[in-house]
Amino acid sequence: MRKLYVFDTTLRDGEQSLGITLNVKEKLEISHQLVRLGVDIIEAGFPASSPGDMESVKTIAKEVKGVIICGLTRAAVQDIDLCAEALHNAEYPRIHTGIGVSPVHMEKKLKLTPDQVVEQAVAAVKYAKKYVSDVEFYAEDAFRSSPTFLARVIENVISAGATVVNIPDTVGYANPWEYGELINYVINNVKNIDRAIVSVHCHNDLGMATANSLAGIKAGASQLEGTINGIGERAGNTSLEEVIMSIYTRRDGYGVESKINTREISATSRLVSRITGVTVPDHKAIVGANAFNHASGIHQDGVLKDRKTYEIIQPETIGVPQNIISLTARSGRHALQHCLMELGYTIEGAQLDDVYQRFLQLADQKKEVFDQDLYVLMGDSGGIESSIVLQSMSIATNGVEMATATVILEIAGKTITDAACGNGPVNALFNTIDRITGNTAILEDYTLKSVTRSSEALGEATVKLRNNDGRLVVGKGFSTDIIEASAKAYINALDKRNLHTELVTES
Ligand SMILES: CC(=O)SCCNC(=O)CCNC(=O)[C@H](O)C(C)(C)COP(=O)(O)OP(=O)(O)OC[C@H]1O[C@@H](n2cnc3c(N)ncnc32)[C@H](O)[C@@H]1OP(=O)(O)O
Ligand SMILES: CC(C)C(=O)C(=O)O
Ligand SMILES: [Mg+2]
Repeated sequence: MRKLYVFDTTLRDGEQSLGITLNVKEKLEISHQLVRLGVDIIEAGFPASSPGDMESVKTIAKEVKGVIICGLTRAAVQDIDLCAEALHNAEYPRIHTGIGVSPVHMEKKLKLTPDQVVEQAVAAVKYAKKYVSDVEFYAEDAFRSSPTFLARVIENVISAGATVVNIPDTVGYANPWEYGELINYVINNVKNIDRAIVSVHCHNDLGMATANSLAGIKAGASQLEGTINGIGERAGNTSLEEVIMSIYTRRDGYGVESKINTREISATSRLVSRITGVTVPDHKAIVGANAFNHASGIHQDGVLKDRKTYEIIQPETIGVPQNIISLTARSGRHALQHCLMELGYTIEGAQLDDVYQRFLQLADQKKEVFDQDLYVLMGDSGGIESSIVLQSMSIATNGVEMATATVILEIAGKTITDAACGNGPVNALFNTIDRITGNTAILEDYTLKSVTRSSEALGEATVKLRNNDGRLVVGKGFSTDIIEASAKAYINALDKRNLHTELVTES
């Protein structure tokens, strides 16, 4: 197996996305996660671009160890000087320098002849080598260059000391077979290519960045460049997670292996999305919210019988706890029966048919049918007899930071009164209910929303409690008084939790 080096440029090319500018703290947080993910190289920024980016690269170089820290430059001494300064404290520093090699870049943008470009490329590599031994050269817009000229540039920069040669499809113009052929051409026509690592760097303008990167790797490239969630300028860069999981899933096809810890992929994707503010589409490959969510009956039935029917990746492999069966109007009896069983109901035959018909009527009106709806379907009273009844409650607040709640509950026919404080009315209320019921489940989420309009709007409170066994219980409560809705939701969750405990114990 050939070793595949993973070069993450989320903090440099990814950050070139419109609307993302990351500060030092944010870049550092992402860097630490990239180390957990197991990337080999972190391209931390472009130090010459701004004092802020200079500071970010400096800080990452100083604080993030065990991985190569790289900075980007133009083929220009002033950029290289600043980059070297930024990387001064890196354990393994790399300068990534380069220049445009396609006719349009040379003539129109740089206003240089091909000979001048070769000269400037070589000079930049030699200059960078004075500072660090590890110098990567990028031949910008390589795919739209002539292969013979590209080979000439690459041979010259390797002779000048480049340790890695990056062959970017800067504008995402290549087709996969063409990009593979170009990498193959470079490997077979650059005489000293054995002295450098060949790197693939693709963009997604035609939606082919993943396919092109894989074609380049298949053709012999040993370094993959890309970003988490595929973020980047215009249509973005190659999604690292897509290429990594393609190679993992189709190990037979590529002959390479990386040191990526795939179980960190989901956490890395979520962190990058949260910090950059770029939402991952639900249907995105590997890291989209629906990537392991089965929503139609035939698929759900198949997955319940054997996951392999519709899952080529086990969600756990990328750090997602489990797949999801979502009930919709496209679900069948098997999925409904499964979800009801998860809630503690065992039904089959005619009873299942009956519930299924009522389920379909409901599902046709709703996009998704949730556990709460299933409880109602099963008994119209929430499927559970409430063992805890809210008799009364009163809240006293000083209007600023302290509140006291007094609550009277009836539990199994016994009336219990207690009071507790909290940092607000809802917190005081939940603390009091905990004291009365002895609850130890953790409050994981609490939301409140209005479900009708007007001043008499009905408030809907939702409470999520995490049981000690790790299971999540959702409670809902409705009232025109939002504090009462909150109390009802909390009690509803406790009721369900108790019921669930009994069912689990019985089975
Ligand atoms: C494909 C890529 O992703 S390349 C990386 C893109 N990243 C960035 O652009 C980072 C952010 N950029 C910046 O902060 C600024 O553009 C800077 C600091 C790099 C340069 O700013 P300025 O000096 O004001 O120049 P400006 O950006 O307007 O123009 C770029 C200049 O660099 C030249 N240039 C572009 N690429 C290169 C290169 N690889 N090597 C040498 N010169 C280059 C251009 O020809 C132009 O030169 P000119 O002024 O002689 O016409
Ligand atoms: C600067 C280089 C590596 C680049 O990002 C590109 O050509 O796309
Ligand atoms: Mg790029």
